[in-house]
Amino acid sequence: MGDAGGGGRGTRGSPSCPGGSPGPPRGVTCGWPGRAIPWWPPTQPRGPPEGVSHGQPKMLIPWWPPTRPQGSPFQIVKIGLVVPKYPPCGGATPPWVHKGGDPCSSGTPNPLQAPKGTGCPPRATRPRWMPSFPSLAAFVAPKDKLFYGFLKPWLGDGLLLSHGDKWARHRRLLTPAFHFDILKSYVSIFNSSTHIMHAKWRAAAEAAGGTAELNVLEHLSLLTLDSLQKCIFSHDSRCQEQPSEYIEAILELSTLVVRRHHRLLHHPSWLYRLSADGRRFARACAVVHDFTADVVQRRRRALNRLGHQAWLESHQGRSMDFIDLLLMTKDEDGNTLSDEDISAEADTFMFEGHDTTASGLAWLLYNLAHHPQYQERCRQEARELLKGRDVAEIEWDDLSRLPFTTMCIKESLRLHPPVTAVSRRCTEDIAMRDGRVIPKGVICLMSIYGTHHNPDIWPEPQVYNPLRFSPENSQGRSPLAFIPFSAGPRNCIGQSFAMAELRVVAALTLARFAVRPDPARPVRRKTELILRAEDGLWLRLEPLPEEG
Ligand code: HEM
Repeated sequence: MGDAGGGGRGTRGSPSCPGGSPGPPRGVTCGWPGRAIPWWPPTQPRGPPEGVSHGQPKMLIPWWPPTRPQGSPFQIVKIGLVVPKYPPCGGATPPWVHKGGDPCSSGTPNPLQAPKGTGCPPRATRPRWMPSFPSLAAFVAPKDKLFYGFLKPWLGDGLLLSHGDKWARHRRLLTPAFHFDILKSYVSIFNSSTHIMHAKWRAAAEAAGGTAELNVLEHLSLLTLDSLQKCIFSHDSRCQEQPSEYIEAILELSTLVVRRHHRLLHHPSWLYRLSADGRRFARACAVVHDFTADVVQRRRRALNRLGHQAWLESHQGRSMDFIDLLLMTKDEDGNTLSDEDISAEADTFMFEGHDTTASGLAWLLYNLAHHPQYQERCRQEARELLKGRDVAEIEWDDLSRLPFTTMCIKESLRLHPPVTAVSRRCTEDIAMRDGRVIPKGVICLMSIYGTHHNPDIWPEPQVYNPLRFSPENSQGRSPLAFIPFSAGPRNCIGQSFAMAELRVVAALTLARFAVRPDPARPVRRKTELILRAEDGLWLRLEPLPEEG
């Protein structure tokens, strides 16, 4: 989730570097080596509502300290939060006290010519960084503990948080579980979870006299949790219709992790454990772990009792879920995953797969609500596909027959990437292709949001224009210009799963509902572990008559 995998999810974009103006600029792009502190500011700065131009957002790095530092830039080091032992740009002066704007571009030695370890490392959103993006060894470097560490008690050593040989081995073992042949069988789950959500929407619309006003992010979050629980555990908790202890625990854990980032006193584990939040976190972790361990152990016992062949036959038409696949997987030496490993991976999929996909879907509906012409084109595409079918279901082979809807999804992931940044701790000096060096020890925040809003790559970046992703307009564009699922070997393993779910839910929803903005509830972006909206993402949903 990415920062999330959550992890390094920064905050709102900023217009510019500090320059000479007083006070903390929003989203400073050049706080290196002060680096991103995700728990600051305690409340999100209130930016303009969505759709209102706010200058050119450059990067999502929250800024520390709150007021301009007069002395050493390493105030934070004194309280033990920042590690870099790294000379600031141009020598003695902290990068943020340079006059005249971006210290990385003016008033300082050209970082391209700076000797190793003394230059100002570039920010990821700068055009000249782009060619270096793929070679950035930081993509395979370990996740830094500040961004991702709070997830550890929940996700353990799953794919998102593990590193080194363990990560490489698990990534190899898990990759086949995301093969198209496996994903095919999940499409019917995406359909059925969407039907359940739509039934709720219809009931809400009827109760409201025709149009429902809903916080779609909440509904979509339950939908994605529902479908993931079915795909991973073959378990139907009916969480979209009734409370589920397990699902509530996951939602609570996500909230608590975000809150811990914001509360400095909750950072040390021993203090957190003593706090009310820490105790709630421990309880919710126990609920999640007990559920996962129970499924894994029951399956393991059945597998041991029956043997592989009989166990497979005992599925009786039920397709393999992720737990089955992970129980069966073996590396080249015949080693399998332990129960603990499988549980960590399953918990990671639940975490990494639900909020991200829900955010992607919610922002897609938001963007289409504001662009009725594109919404109508998607609707025609979906209705054409479903015409004449007894059951209005999207099938696997249909997914490639939704080209315009796919363009709309991609443009939405560009404009509103669910994971806004990822971060890595550089374990060695990293030489960039252009000669600059990111010194060992630096925590490197790579802004997905900033990359997607770079006007040199995306003209008029604030404009929602799905035609950017037409085959002809995509020609020649660097694959690194569009990175909602990150890039390199540690990219999102679940991206095909997510894209399939996004297409099914989008096509069915637009075929059945007209989606409109809710003028009474302006939407403002808010970055937590994923890109959300302050006070929810409210839209108006009107059921459409069934097509004959
Ligand atoms: C729109 C939906 C999604 C988005 C935007 C997204 C985005 C990302 C990003 C940016 C990363 C890199 C995180 C980092 O390096 O810190 C990532 C990693 C990951 N994602 Fe996703 N993701 C999505 C859906 C999913 C789903 C559905 C699953 C699983 C079912 C999943 C599982 C994972 C895992 C396990 C990793 C860690 C991979 C590794 O480090 O090897 N994601 N995702």
